[in-house]
Amino acid sequence: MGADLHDIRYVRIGCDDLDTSVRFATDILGLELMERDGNRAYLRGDDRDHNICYTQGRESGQVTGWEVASLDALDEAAKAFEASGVTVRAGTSEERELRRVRGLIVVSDPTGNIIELVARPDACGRRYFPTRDAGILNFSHVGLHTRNPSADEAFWVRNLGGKVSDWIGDAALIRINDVHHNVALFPSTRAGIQHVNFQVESIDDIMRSFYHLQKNNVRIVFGPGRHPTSGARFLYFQGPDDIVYEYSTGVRLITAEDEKTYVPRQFPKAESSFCMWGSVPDIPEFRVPQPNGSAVARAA
Ligand SMILES: CC(C)c1ccc(C(=O)O)c(O)c1O
Ligand SMILES: [Fe+2]
Repeated sequence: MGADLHDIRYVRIGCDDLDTSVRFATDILGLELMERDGNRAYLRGDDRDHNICYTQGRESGQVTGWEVASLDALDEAAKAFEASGVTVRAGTSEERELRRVRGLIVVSDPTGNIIELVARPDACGRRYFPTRDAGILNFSHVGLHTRNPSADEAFWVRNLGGKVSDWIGDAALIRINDVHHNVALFPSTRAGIQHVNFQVESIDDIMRSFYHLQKNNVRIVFGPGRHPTSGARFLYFQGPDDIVYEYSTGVRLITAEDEKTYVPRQFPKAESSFCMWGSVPDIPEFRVPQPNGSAVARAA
C-alpha cells in the first residue's frame, strides 16, 4: 500500500529573477503575496499559507508538495517507501520551517521529479485577498515532465496511491482525491514542472483573463478551450522560468459513488483529445503528429 495523499499543497520554483516572478504572479496571475525576502517569496490563491514559493536562482530547483492527513500517515508513508525500495529522506527542521509544515519527507519519481510529502502544513486564518481579481478559487493541479511515462505512472499509482482518470496518448491524468486529476504526467525529455493550474470561478473569469493577458503582452499558449477529459474550460499562458500557468473552471469530480463504476478512458494523442472546441496548443509537449508526418503546434 502506497502513501495516502490528501491534496496537492505547494510548488517550489527556482527562478532567474525573483522580482520578475513575483510581479508576474501578483499583477498577471492574480495571487496574493504573503511574504518575501531576498531569497524567496510565498504566494497564494486560496486559504492555504501558500501555493507557490519562488526561490531565487533556477538552480534551486523545482519541487511539488503533497499533503497527507497526519504525522502518523507521514511515518506510514516513509515505511511503505522503504519497504518498496524507494529512497526516502526526512526533511530537516530548516526545510520544515521554510515550507511552513510540521512533517516532511522527500522522494523522487523515476524521472527525477522531486516530490515532497508534508503533514500539518500551515493554514491561513485571513481570507485570500488578490492583487488582481482573476476569480481564482484554489490551487488545483500540476503538470510534470516525464522521461519515462510508464515508470512514473506506476510510481504514482503504486507508491503514491494515485488513480489514473484518463490518458491522452501516454500522458496520464492522475487523481489522489475526488478531483479528476491532481497531476498530469507529460512525456518529455526532461524532469520538472510543466504547468501549474488554478481553478477559477467561471468562464467569465477565463475570458476576462484572456483579454487581460493579451493587453499585457502575455503569450497565450493554449485556449480558450475545453478539455474533453475533465470537462474544464481552460486558458494556458506562458510565465517566467519556462513555467506555463493554466486557469480552468468546471473540472469534473469523481466521487466515491462514481468510483464504483469509473473506468479510465484512453484518448488518442490527437488535437480533439486536448480541446473539444478546436483550440490547438502551442506547447512543445502537447504537439500532435499530423497525417503527413509533421508535428504541428498551432494551426496558422
Ligand atoms: C494537456 C494537458 C496535460 C491537460 C489535459 C487535460 C486536462 C484536463 O482534463 O483538465 C488538463 O488540465 C491538462 O493540463
Ligand atoms: Fe492542466
